[in-house]
Amino acid sequence: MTPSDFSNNAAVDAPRAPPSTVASRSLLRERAARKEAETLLEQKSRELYDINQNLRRLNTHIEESEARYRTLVELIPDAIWIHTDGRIVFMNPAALHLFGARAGDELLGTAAIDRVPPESRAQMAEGTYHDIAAAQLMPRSALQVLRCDGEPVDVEYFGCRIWFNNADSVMSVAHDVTERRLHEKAIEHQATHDQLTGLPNRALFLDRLAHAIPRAERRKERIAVVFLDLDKFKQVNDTLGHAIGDELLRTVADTLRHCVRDFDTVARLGGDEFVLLLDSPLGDTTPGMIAERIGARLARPVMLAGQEHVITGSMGLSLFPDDGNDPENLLRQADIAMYRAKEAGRNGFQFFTQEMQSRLDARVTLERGLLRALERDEFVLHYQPQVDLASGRIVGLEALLRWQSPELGLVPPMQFIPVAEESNLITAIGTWVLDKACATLRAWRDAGLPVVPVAVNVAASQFAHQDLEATLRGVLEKHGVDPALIEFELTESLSMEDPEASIAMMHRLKAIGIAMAIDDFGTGYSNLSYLKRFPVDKLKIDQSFTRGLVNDAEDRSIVTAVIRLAHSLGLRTIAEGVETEGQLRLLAAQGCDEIQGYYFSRPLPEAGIVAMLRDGVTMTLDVLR
Ligand SMILES: Nc1nc2c(ncn2[C@@H]2O[C@H](COP(=O)(O)O[C@H]3[C@@H](O)[C@H](n4cnc5c(=O)[nH]c(N)nc54)O[C@@H]3COP(=O)(O)O)[C@@H](O)[C@H]2O)c(=O)[nH]1
Repeated sequence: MTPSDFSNNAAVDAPRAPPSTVASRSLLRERAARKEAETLLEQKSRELYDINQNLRRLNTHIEESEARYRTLVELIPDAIWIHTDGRIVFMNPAALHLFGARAGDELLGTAAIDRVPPESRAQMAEGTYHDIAAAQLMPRSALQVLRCDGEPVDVEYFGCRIWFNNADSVMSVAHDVTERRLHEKAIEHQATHDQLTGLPNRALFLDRLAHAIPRAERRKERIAVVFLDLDKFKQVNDTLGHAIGDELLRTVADTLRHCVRDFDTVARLGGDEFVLLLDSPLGDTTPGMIAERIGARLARPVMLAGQEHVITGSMGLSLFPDDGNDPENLLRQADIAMYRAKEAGRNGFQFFTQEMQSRLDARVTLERGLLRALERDEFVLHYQPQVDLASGRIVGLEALLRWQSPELGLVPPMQFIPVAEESNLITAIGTWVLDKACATLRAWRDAGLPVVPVAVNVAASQFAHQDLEATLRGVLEKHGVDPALIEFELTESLSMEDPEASIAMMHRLKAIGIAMAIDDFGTGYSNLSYLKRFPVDKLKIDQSFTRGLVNDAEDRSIVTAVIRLAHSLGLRTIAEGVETEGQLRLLAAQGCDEIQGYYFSRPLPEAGIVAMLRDGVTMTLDVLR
C-alpha cells in the first residue's frame, strides 16, 4: 500500500453536508479539520511507508552482513571458538580441524579449559578464559592448545570479550604455527650446528663454554677444552674421495659423542677439527685420562670403502681456571697445544703451557717483522757460484735470501722461511726474490758483465699457487730478461706432493723457457717413474750426501747412483755443500757435472759476485777434466 492509497480512502469515507451560515461555518471548520486530518494521515502514512522501507532495507542489510560474517567465520583458516560460562558454545570448521574433532558437536558444551595443556592452564585461568575483563587486555600470545587426541599444537592466540546469545562470552582466535615453529627451529639448528655431523658448531660451542665458565666458577670446578685434529685426514680425502672423507668425519663424531658424558659438548669447528667441552664434574677422572680414552677409541680400525683404516688424532687441552676464563682464549690455547701435539709426532695430546704461548708470540712477531721487511725492502739476495767441473768456470749462481733486519741484524733464511711458508707470506717473498734476481741480471747485463743463469728457490706453496706462471712471465717481461737465464730449484718433496699437478705446472713453466732443477735430491723418496716425466734439467745432490762422501761408503754409493741415474735420464748433476778438495775429487771422479759450496765460494753479497764475474774467476785443479 502506498501513501496515496491511505489518502484516497480517507477522501471517499468523509460525509458531505449542505452549506448554511452557522452550519456552513461549522461545516467549514469541520472540513478544515478533516482536511488537516487527511493531510496528517497522509503524512503519517508516508512516514510509516518510509519506516517500512527502511526496516526492509535494514533487514536485508543485516541478513547480508550475517551471511558475510558466517561465510567469513566458516572459511577463515584461523580457528574461532566461543565459550560462555567456561563451556564451548561455538566452533568454526577451522577450530574443529585444529582440535581434530571428529563430529561437529563433539566439543560443544565441553569445558574450554580442557583445550589447553595443563602447563598453560594457570596462564589461561588468570587471563582470557575466566577473567573476561582481562580477555580484552590480553595481547596476541604464543601458547599451545590440546587436540582431542591429547597432542599439543603450537598456536598464536588472541582472545576477546563478546556478547553471544545474550551472554557475556569469550571469543578465542588461534592459528596453527607448528610449521612456522619447525621452520624457525630448522633455521636455528642450521645456524648453531654443523650440517655434516649434526654436532654443535663453533658459535654454539663458544656459547656453551661462556655459560659453563661462571657455572664452574660458582661450583669451584674445572673445565677442560679439548681441541682435536685428525692426523692425515687430507690423505683420506685425496685418496678415497670426499664422500668417504665425510663418512669418516661422521664416524669420528659418533666416536667422540660416546667418549664423553651427555652433559659435555662435542662440536665440529670445520674440516677435520673437533672440539670438546668437558663440562660435567670430572671427579677422579682427569682431562688427560679422557684425552687418552679418546685417542684409544679413535685409533680403533674403521671400515672405509670396504677396507680397514686406522685413524688417529692429535689433541690439545686447555683448562679453566688454570689457563684463564675467556672462552675464545681457552679455545685458542687448546688449538696451540694441539699443534704442539702434532709437532711431537701426532697421535697424542699436550696440555697448553705458557711456553707454547711465548713461542707463538715470537712467531707472530716474526710474521709481522717479515711483512714489514717486505714493505720496507729489508730483504737482500746473496749469490753463491755454481762451477762447471769440466771447465772450472762459473756457470750459474744460486740466489739466497737474507733479511737485513734493523733490529735483528742479518737473519739467515732457515730462521724465517718456514714461518713465511706457514703464514703464506712466502708467495709475496718468492715474487720479491724473482723480481730482484731479474732486476739484478738486467743491471749486470746493462753494465756489460758476463751474466750467467741465476737459480731461485721455489717453495711448495709458491709452486702450488696458480699465479706463479703469470708472475714469472710478468717479471721476465718487466726486466727484459732472457728466460734461459732463470732456473727454478724445486725441492724433491714439493714435486712429489701432487706429482701429476707438479708435472703439468713444470711443463707450463718450461714452455716459458726457464730451466729447472730438483733440489735436495735423494732426501725425498722420489718415485722414479715420475722423475722421468719431470721436464727438469738438473738434479742437485743434497749436501748431506756430499758431507758423507769421503768417509761414508753408503753416501758415496748414493752419490754415484744419483749421478748415473741423472745421466741415464739425460740430466746434469750438481753437488751442493762441497767444502773440501776430497769431496771435489770424488765428485769429479764420479762424473758429477757441477759443484756448489764453500770450497769455491760462500754465498756473497752482490758486490762480491760482481767482482768475481767481472774478473772471470775460475776454479783450477788438476782433477778438472
Ligand atoms: N723458498 C726459498 N728458500 C730459500 C731462499 N733462499 C734460501 N732459501 C733456503 O733456505 C735454506 C738455507 O739457505 P742458506 O742459509 O742460504 O744456505 C744455503 C747455503 O748457504 C748453504 N751452503 C752452500 N754451500 C755450503 C757448504 O759448503 N756448506 C754448508 N754447510 N752450507 C752450504 O746451503 C744452502 C743452499 O741450500 P739449497 O737451496 O738446498 O741449495 C735453504 O734450504 C735454501 O734453499 C729463497 O729465496 N726462497
